[in-house]
Amino acid sequence: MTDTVAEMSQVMAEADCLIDEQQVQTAIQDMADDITGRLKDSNPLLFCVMNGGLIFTGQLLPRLRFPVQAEYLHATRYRQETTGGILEWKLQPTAEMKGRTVLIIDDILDEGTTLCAIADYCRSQGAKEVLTAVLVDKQHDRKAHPNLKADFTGLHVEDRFLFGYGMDYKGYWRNAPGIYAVKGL
Ligand SMILES: O=P(O)(O)OC[C@H]1O[C@H](OP(=O)(O)OP(=O)(O)O)[C@H](O)[C@@H]1O
Ligand code: HPA
Repeated sequence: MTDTVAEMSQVMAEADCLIDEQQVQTAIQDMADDITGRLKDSNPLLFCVMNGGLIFTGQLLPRLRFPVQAEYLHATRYRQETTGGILEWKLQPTAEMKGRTVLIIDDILDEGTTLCAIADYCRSQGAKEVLTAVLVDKQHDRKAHPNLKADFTGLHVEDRFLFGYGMDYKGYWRNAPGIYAVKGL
């Protein structure tokens, strides 16, 4: 356990800070303004994608200026790894979404497999419209579909393994107050 803490302290000491806290806060405020403008009259149902979406959702919601119904779901495919595998549903949403506008909120669109699967599920449950919001879009050409984009994106970040603002490295540093890249990854 102590070894792990030492390793994780070293990871932070050697990491590159790509986006600082102030820049992230500005991006979240801009997204909140966009989402409010687009969805304030739609009575959307919001889903936080656990675990990574927790911090972003927690900071976004108080900035939305309309009555919000918020729920959560949990789908995961990276676990303790730096490459994604098969998507595992840990908690499928139970809220009734038939005929609703749904907004899925997550920390990162990397390859996009996770968001596509969640959006497909919501459509299969009768959602009228499924929109997505991500704090970070990682820039590379490995997306699940060419030109895959979220409907609302905060920041475009280079193709490194990231942590902070909900994103973890081996389960740690979701709490890092900025967007960091692991040394060498
Ligand atoms: O676009 P993709 O390549 O599918 O990757 C993005 C997903 O990966 C991370 O979740 P992860 O599987 O690590 O689960 P966790 O949030 O519970 O750690 C992240 O929070 C996104 O949900
Ligand atoms: O770069 C990443 N960091 C943390 N979690 C992730 N899930 C997908 N990509 C990433």
